[in-house]
Amino acid sequence: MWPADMSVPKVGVLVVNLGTPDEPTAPAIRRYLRQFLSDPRVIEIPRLVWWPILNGPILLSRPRKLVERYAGIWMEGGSPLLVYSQRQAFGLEKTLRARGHEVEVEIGMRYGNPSLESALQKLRDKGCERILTLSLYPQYAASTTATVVDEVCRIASRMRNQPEMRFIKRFHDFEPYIDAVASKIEHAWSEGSRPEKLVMSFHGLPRRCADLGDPYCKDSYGTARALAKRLDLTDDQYLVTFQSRFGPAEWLQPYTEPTLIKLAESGVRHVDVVCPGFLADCLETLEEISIECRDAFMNAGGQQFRYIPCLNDDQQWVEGLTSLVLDHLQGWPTRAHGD
Ligand SMILES: C=CC1=C(C)c2cc3[nH]c(cc4nc(cc5[nH]c(cc1n2)c(C)c5CCC(=O)O)C(CCC(=O)O)=C4C)c(C)c3C=C
Ligand SMILES: [Fe+2]
Ligand SMILES: [Fe+2]
Repeated sequence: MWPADMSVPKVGVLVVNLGTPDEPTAPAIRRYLRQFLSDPRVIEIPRLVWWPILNGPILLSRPRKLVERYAGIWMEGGSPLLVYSQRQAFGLEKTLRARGHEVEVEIGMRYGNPSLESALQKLRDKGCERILTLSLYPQYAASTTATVVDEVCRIASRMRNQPEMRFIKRFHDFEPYIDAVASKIEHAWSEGSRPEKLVMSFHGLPRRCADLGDPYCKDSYGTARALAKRLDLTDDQYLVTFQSRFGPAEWLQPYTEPTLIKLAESGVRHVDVVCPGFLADCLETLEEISIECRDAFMNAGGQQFRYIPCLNDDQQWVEGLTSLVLDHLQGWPTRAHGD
């Protein structure tokens, strides 16, 4: 306990997500991709080999191809990934305060804006002496979670007066997270019929990362099993797949789109697809799954394809996020002095 005459160090929560372009234009997408794909945690091949590939074929052609796809999902407040991440951070701060915890919350993006540096600076300017970093990735991967830890520590390495820092590593089987995703699925089922198969599609990762010990694949299966248990699904009622393969190397299998095509070809008429690893809808869900994979499934003979949205600004999830943060703030008092 803090003696009554001592002020309690102020606590801040840095909520982090991947990042997204500032606008759906080729120059903005190029800027974002350059920063993202220059991260050695994301592309683990020697810089000398990667640099000409990135600055040649990838940055010359990919941004232009993505303009239309981003434009098609753009929201009034910006890219869905940013809009929903902001709403989660705002909801978290509001709920923490409603539960009596004096905590500052800021959102930062690992790539693009608002930058992690600006978000950390805002927390420091508000007087936060203790900072908990929460990356919005339930499953741990070096290319997502670890690179946030690296970057936050790199920023702190330039501070004379550093805050005390904590990081949440993963929450792939945290009950309120599983419950919130399950409720979303049950809500879809309450509005229509149950599918023949529930496809749980996670973002992919190069196979080599898993072979080298990245726990992401195990975490994803852990989430899927917890969801199946919570929804009372038998093994033949659901499937785990991996999407968004990038480059020629082998990624985690089975791949989402080819699996959906095979399902349709083998006579499965109705599937539901949910992406539990994404907490906010984004290009990879609204475009790749909800448009491209839907087309692939229907063209292969499928009859009903339902995409179940991400948690986004779901109130049950905001409450879950608040419990997750409070679990990790233990030992850091947060109540306003005199409460
Ligand atoms: C080798 C490259 C990539 C790895 C490894 C990777 C891992 C990874 N990514 C996410 C979450 C998201 N990725 C998103 C977009 C995206 N991902 C890659 C490449 C890798 N991802 C690229 C090149 C892109 C940009 C789009 C494209 O060019 O295809 C997004 C959406 C961003 C948005 O603006 O909407 C998310 C979210 C995870 C969770 C992950 C590791 C598990
Ligand atoms: Fe705030
Ligand atoms: Fe990705």
